[in-house]
Amino acid sequence: MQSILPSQHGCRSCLQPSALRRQSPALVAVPSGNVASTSYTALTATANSNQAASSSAGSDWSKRLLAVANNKRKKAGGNGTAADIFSPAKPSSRTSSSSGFEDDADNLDADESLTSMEPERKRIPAEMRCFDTARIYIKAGDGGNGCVAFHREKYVEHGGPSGGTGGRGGNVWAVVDADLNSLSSFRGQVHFRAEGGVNGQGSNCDGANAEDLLVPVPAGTIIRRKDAEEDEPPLAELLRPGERALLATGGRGGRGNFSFKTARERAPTIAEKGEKGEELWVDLELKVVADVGIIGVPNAGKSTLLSVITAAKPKIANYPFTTLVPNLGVCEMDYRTTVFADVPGLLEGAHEGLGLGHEFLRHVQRCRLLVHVIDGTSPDPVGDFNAINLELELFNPDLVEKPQLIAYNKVDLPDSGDFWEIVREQLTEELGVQAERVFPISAATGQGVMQLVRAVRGVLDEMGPAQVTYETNALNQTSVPARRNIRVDDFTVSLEDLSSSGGFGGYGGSSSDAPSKRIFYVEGEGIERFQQMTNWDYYEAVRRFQRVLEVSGINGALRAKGVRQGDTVVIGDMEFSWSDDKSDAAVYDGWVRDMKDRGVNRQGTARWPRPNVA
Ligand SMILES: Nc1nc2c(ncn2[C@@H]2O[C@H](COP(=O)(O)OP(=O)(O)OP(=O)(O)O)[C@@H](O)[C@H]2O)c(=O)[nH]1
Ligand SMILES: [Mg+2]
Repeated sequence: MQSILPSQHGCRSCLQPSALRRQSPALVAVPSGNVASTSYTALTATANSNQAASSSAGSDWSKRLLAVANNKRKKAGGNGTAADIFSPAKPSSRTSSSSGFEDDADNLDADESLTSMEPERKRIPAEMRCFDTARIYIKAGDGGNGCVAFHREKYVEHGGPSGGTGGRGGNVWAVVDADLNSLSSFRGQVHFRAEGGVNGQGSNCDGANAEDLLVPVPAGTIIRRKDAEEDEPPLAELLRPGERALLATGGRGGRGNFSFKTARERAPTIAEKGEKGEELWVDLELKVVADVGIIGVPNAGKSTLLSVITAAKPKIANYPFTTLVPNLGVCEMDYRTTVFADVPGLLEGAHEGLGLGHEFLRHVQRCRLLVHVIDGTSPDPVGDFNAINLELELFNPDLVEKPQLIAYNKVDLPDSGDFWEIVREQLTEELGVQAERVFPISAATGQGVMQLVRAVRGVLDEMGPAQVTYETNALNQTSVPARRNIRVDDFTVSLEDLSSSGGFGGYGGSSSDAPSKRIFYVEGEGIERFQQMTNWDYYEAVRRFQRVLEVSGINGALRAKGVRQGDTVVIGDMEFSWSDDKSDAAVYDGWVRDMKDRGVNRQGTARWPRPNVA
């Protein structure tokens, strides 16, 4: 039997070609952003044809709003770049990070996916980007190592093996925290690592399992693997308070030498290392869960309305785009609870990136009802109304299908109140809006607000109890899966021949002193895990590894590929060199050399379990 030995040139982290190979598909993975931009183009075409039909006054109003907003922001000490926020986003080949903080966090491998993120997100203020998307790193705990120990007791000459098994590493869960309503907490913490299991100890003491790590997220969060394929289901979609889903499973503990005791081998000097816990980067996306969405043009009084019907304290100011981040508020009336979401203002042309764009509309996608606030002081309230509905349709036709209540706001001002009758007539007679769905209100004075909220409740009641509907086919794993039986004989072998390109002698010079330029990669989940859990400090573990290579057919496959003395074989994160010498002595010599290279002293005592071979 031939054998492969740990390479003299160093094992472990010195060279990790197989790790690089595994990552290479990730570099070419196309993030879902591309899909979004495809449909975006299609929608733009529709928009242009429809827009001709919509009111032209709307665009004048939009321009006026932009001018006001820019002036206000400049006066407030803006550095002049604030104006950029309100101009349409220009597609750019290189976008900045999607959530404002992940550049630092993931500068190693995030760049590829960032370049293809939707260009329109680039101009969205950082506050808003951090609110509804985040990218975090999660790492489940590693299993504790198994222990090699032998029972020691007075008058018990040859105590049996008593090394305990390591504890299980902690799992990572995402859990809905009802108090959260944004992902902004992930701005401060990007890395989440669960504890590792405790190592096994002598006297048959197994290591303790580690605590699971809970990552709190707001209701409405969808979690995907960073490099997920297009059709891959998300890891989780969490909607209800307290709902949880498993994101990463902790590694199992390595077995101690007590577990390796058999009738034939009664004093095994072998133990496993703990299994590594899963680690991955995940993308979080938040779609706020609320019963009612408050929409309308900027400065219409949406936040003011939210502040009077709920205890929420959104920022209110007399200029457009005061609200950059959706606000949630809970309205308690007649012992009923209704959650309202106030989103930023929409402009005609939002689908082209004007204003804050219309991406934030996804936060009203889950709402069952919309309250459309019209600014009564606008030069063309009905034009605004039409333009906003068109934007809704362009974003998602389902949004226009949602029942709408219309709040004609600011009737306390003559500019608005005087035109109420005219606007009501236009809405009901020309646009066919039901009269009982239009309300003259003044959010500032509270006039008509009660009637509006009662009507909201009435429509919600008519619609029946709220159904929490999942939008995706997320895995939402609620229990830790039983250990999968991964087969070690399920592997692939590939060869990378560098000898021809480097001008090295190659096959002809089969001298074992010359460094090999042929690298064989053995890839397979089972064998890689086995390699990772093998504790190379023990000779018996090395023997066991050799046996597994033989019986799993890996040695055979390597021979079939033409492996030769001195060739490099990479398994998992270790590099070995192939030796045609199959004797135990050769394996042992190789192990001793490896131990010396690593500066590890040989384990065990001279007397028990057996005298060490010199
Ligand atoms: N007189 C009067 N002013 C109002 C009324 N409602 C809102 N306002 C004022 O209108 C201005 C804009 O109000 P906001 O609530 O910030 O408007 P918004 O729709 O949330 O605006 P954005 O967040 O920028 O889209 C503020 O100065 C409010 O005080 C109202 O009923 N009457
Ligand atoms: Mg607002």
